[in-house]
Amino acid sequence: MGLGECLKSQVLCQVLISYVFLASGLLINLLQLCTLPVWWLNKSLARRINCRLGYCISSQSVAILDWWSGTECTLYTDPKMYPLYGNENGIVVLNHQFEIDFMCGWSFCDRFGVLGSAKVLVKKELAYVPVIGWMWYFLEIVFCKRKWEEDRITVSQSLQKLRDYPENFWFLLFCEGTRFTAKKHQISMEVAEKKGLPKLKHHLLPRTKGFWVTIQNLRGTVAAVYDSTLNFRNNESPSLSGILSGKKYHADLYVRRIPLESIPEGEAECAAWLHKLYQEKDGFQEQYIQTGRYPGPIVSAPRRLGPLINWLCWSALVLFPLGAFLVSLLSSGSTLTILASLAFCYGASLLFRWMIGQTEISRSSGYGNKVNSSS
Ligand SMILES: CC/C=C\C/C=C\C/C=C\C/C=C\C/C=C\C/C=C\CCC(=O)SCCNC(=O)CCNC(=O)[C@H](O)C(C)(C)COP(=O)(O)OP(=O)(O)OC[C@H]1O[C@@H](n2cnc3c(N)ncnc32)[C@H](O)[C@@H]1OP(=O)(O)O
Ligand SMILES: CCCCCCCC/C=C\CCCCCCCC(=O)OC[C@@H](O)COP(=O)(O)O
Repeated sequence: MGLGECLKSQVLCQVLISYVFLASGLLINLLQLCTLPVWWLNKSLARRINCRLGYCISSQSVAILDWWSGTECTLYTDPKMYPLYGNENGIVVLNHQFEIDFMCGWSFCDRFGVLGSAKVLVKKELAYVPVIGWMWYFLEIVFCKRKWEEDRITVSQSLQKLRDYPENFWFLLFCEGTRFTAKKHQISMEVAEKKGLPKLKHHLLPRTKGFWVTIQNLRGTVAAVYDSTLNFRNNESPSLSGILSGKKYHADLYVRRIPLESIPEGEAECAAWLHKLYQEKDGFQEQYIQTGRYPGPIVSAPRRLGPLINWLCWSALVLFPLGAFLVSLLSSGSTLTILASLAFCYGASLLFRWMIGQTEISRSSGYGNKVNSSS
């Protein structure tokens, strides 16, 4: 192990990274709250400001992935489509089996200049996660309860609001609705069998309603679906803890651009179209596992300096007062203040551990562990 790797794996480094993320994130959440009056005066301006503030948070996780851990993200796609990425609105359909898939997604958003405005259909539980969940309120992220009776209205309403969004955005959909586990796979294949659908080897059966409602509400606003398949080399299962301790992974993403006009409008036809898409995705996964490659050519989409600069600036901003506080704490010699500060740090580290836990598949929800009642 080299000196750099040894340093990155030290607990102190991870404590400092967590501190920077939490302290700067909460400060940015506060700034987002301060933009509330702007929403009434100039909605478009408020949205643009929030894109920049959101970027300040999400690009920290990109900096950790791209620059701290040095994880490489390779893009396979048609070079003719490349100039369109980031210059139009897109719906991204991504497989959901890795703990850091959202970080790789954000990294690609950054490479195409849409990180601040990136959107996702996300489970409501994540809205309560400090920093990222709170940031999402101001970025008009679409929350769902994964209960169609309630979601059909609220998701449509949230999607309608995006129709006049002032910046290009990508809207991410994990149509599988939950992360892949062997048990969830087995249950969803029982559902596939009952529906007379072909079995998938590497995906859960996609939930079609969210996709249909998204297409229906964003038609005319979004130009294309970006069918995306993510994998990691050497059969690795990357984790956020691995990234924080500086472990380098290699992600491969295959993207196909499908014009929105080619997707059927009716609910049943749209659902059948999505099932067929997932059968194709399953084929790409199989090819990747067998050959280590996707069908498309590799195009260059290098990591950018923006996230690193942003991260260093926020680190300087919040580490300096921490240093000053520690010096005054030690020189005060007050046992009570020192104990109170230690208790506060312990609480903050528990909070960060809990946040990391949200990304761990072993703590995944029970959603998809049984056949949904509407089937
Ligand atoms: C160039 C580069 C390109 C790309 C770069 C890549 C990415 C970058 C893009 C953007 C990044 C942006 C942000 C990323 C940041 C963070 C994101 C992190 C994580 C958040 C992810 C989540 O929270 S995922 C969970 C939430 N999302 C979803 O659930 C979406 C999918 N779900 C749906 O669409 C659902 O339909 C629903 C949620 C709208 C409603 O849920 P409900 O449970 O009520 O579902 P259904 O009504 O659909 O269920 C009933 C139907 O399902 C069948 N059924 C029953 N049991 C099962 C089962 N076990 N498995 C499968 N199917 C089942 C049942 O038969 C019913 O079928 P019908 O035919 O009647 O529909
Ligand atoms: C600079 C430090 C960088 C640290 C950056 C990240 C810290 C982590 C903080 C908060 C995590 C919240 C956002 C992550 C969301 C990812 C979780 C996820 O992928 O959700 C799973 C959801 O699809 C389905 O859930 P289930 O599988 O049904 O359960």
